[in-house]
Amino acid sequence: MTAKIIDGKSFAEGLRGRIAGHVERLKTEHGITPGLAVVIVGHDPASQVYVSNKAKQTAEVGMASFKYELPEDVSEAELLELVRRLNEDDQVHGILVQLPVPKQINADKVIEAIVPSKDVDCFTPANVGKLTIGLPGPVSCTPLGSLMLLRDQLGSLEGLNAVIVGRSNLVGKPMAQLLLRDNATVTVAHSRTKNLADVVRGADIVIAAVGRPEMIRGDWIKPGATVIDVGINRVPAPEKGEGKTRLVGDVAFAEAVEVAGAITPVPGGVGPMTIACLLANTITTASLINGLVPPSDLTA
Ligand SMILES: NC(=O)C1=CN([C@@H]2O[C@H](COP(=O)(O)OP(=O)(O)OC[C@H]3O[C@@H](n4cnc5c(N)ncnc54)[C@H](OP(=O)(O)O)[C@@H]3O)[C@@H](O)[C@H]2O)C=CC1
Ligand SMILES: Nc1nc(=O)c2c([nH]1)NC[C@@H]1CN(c3ccc(C(=O)N[C@@H](CCC(=O)O)C(=O)O)cc3)C=[N+]21
Ligand SMILES: [Mg+2]
Repeated sequence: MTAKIIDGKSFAEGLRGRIAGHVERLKTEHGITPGLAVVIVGHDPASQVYVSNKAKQTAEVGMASFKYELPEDVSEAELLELVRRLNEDDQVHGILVQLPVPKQINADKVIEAIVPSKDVDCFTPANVGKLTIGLPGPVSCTPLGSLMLLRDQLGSLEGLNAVIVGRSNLVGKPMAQLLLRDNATVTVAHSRTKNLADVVRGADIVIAAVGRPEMIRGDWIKPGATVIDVGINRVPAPEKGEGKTRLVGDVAFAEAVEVAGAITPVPGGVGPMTIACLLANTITTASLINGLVPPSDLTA
């Protein structure tokens, strides 16, 4: 049996269609045009492509898109000043500062400077707290996108064993909170976990968020399990020509696809969902800022 391949790209397209409907309603019924500001520091080519995609998709769903490109050597004070201006700007409902930032800038300080009501990444302590206790607010984009794919694939997650490999603030920890809320039994593994392969073998749901190309092998996967591969790793692809690269996940896809029940590919799995959920969060924050109840189909 080969696994069903979960088409995150097409699911994200459908989600963006629903988002466009909510944008239209906010405009016509409430006179609000949701706006997303994306800030990028430096000229890392991968980040540039990724930020351009976000700007394009933001405009496509009818939202206002603001893009700020700061030079690699910008001072921390200048970046903090821009964040403060965006905090005050009524046309902006979401602020995203693309990470990582150059060495002279303290990322924690930048995150702290973002007003929680516009924190569409769900990075600020206030929003992490809300997520944890289940209050309305933005939800970490990659975990939210992963959860939407899981619910679509499995229906209820109740009682299922979920193993998350990775405990970052960005992915692993918020993913654990969301899965708990859906009544899964959650294990969070990391670099000090003993017998990782055996831990993963007990999982009905595997979330791979390690940042190590193809580390999770096919024989770690329980037959029929659902595998969500968050990893995005660029590796050399000499077969495509000298100096060429390709993207792979944290799961050895060719092996796992023979064992799993369903699996997300890289690219075309979680990545497109992350961007769509950023737009979903901008609808959520635009609604809350204006005293409206956020649409329930765009959150956890
Ligand atoms: N698809 C998408 O939209 C997104 C993809 N990503 C990708 O997801 C991956 C993870 O990102 P992120 O969470 O930020 O990564 P981090 O580097 O912040 O965290 C990696 C986690 O993996 C754990 N880890 C590292 N090595 C091992 C190992 N050998 N065995 C077990 N656990 C290990 C670390 O453990 P410890 O805590 O002990 O150090 C850590 O908790 C990356 O490939 C990233 O590019 C990220 C964001 C969005
Ligand atoms: N403040 C902040 N918030 C983030 O959410 C954030 C960030 N900084 N910094 C970088 C990481 C990484 N990340 C990705 C999102 C989508 C794709 C994506 O769309 N990937 C495509 C492939 C893209 C390609 O071909 O390069 C896919 O998987 O199909 C990738 C990576 C968000 N991040
Ligand atoms: Mg990280």
